Amino acid sequence: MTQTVPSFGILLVDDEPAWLRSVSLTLARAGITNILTCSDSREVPGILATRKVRLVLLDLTMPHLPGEALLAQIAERHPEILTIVVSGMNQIETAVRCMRLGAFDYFVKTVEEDRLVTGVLRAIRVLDLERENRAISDRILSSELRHPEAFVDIVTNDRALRAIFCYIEAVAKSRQPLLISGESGVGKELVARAVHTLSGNTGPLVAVNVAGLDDTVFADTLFGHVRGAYTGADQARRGMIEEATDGTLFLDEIGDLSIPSQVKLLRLLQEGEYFPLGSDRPKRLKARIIVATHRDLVAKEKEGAFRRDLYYRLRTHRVLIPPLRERPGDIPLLLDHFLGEAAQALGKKKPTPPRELAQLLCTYDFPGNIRELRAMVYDAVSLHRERILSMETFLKAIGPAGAKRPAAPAPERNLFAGADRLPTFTEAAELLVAEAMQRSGGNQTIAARLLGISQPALSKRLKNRE
Ligand SMILES: Nc1ncnc2c1ncn2[C@@H]1O[C@H](COP(=O)(O)OP(=O)(O)OP(=O)(O)O)[C@@H](O)[C@H]1O
Repeated sequence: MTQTVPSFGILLVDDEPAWLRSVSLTLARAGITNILTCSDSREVPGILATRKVRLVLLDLTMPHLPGEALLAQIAERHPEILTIVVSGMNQIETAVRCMRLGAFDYFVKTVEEDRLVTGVLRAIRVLDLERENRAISDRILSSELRHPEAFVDIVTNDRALRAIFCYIEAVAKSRQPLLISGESGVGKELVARAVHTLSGNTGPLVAVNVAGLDDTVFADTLFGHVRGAYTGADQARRGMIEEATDGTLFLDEIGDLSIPSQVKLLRLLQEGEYFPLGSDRPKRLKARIIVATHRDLVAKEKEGAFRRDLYYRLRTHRVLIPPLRERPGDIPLLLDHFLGEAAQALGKKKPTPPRELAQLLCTYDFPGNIRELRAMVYDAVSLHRERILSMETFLKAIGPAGAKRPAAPAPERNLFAGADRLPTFTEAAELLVAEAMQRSGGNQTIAARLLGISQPALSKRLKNRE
């Protein structure tokens, strides 16, 4: 994959062959290669009818079929095509007329090449986003995964996460960045790997943790340097962007990036090129960029610690991975998965978990998410001797009842709506205790956790009932 080669054709129309040649070369230097040229404007309708063109760069002053007439015709017959007018006339009235006729942008031929390239890149981005938007709508309407094999490493049965997989399938081939948010240990890197697999990119996935990198180290790591760029730079070094050529560059902990490095990253995304340290020859970005963070970027942006323009650029495509406590249905699946994995890694037979273990784990809020659950299971399996796994390690790891439990969400419906008489406090407490004991299969430790009280307090209540 190349960052700027569009999947559609770009048609240049001008009666001057020299201009066609020069603009083709300028765009090719910027990595845009899917270009068609036409020096006779009368041929344009035929080309548009037969070739997959989505962007036209159009001169205004041409014999036979003048630019403005052609512009109006394209806007009417091919609303899916964007037209950029590139004219020799520096007249505001002409520009306004062209915009009214439906031009996407207007450039005067004497402008610097860079500005024209930026305008073309902007149009490509708009067209890409339109196409991706359509793909996302289609995928959301049909909730079947087309490539479930890309997600085999992500154990889940959660509906929210499976909807995220559908979205990921829709945006995996995009050239735009993808932002993956979610608490620490929820599986953001696994998701990035799935996107990379689905992208079909032939290059590698290169992961860089950018937390704590100072600005110079950040630039050196990403952009590389030429020999002699600074004292001690005895050898040239390829940056990670180059290592990820035709693949994916995964920047983890993006929320911890310093402001100067944020500026560099934004420029890279906007211009699609960068300079290795000590070099004045730009290199093209030829990797898809995926970023991840466990931070709240909106909050960071509000407090001035994250640039708004970069945030908006990064969030073009974004997913929020829900924490484990919001998908308790995954706990038994993950428990089983990690028991097998740990047993194999430690050369033991897979232990049988006690029936109540998954229930116990569902009472815990897992601040470290799946990584924490995995570590707990490995710990338990390494200490394990009997056939049935002991709950001791888990009980120790999750601490006393109620210690880490977040406030329970308010019930969505009024539980007492149909009751003529409200239960008294004592009656309600008894009902709750009975329900918790039933759900925990009679295990007081688990029932106490479900109720948010200590096990001795529950035991006392049970005794009082007898
Ligand atoms: N759904 C899952 N199924 C199986 N393993 C998972 C799942 N989610 C996470 N893991 C495992 O949990 C650990 C943490 O996952 P990962 O490194 O992807 O999290 P992260 O969100 O990127 O964390 P951080 O924010 O700390 O970088 C890894 O060992 C990963 O393989």
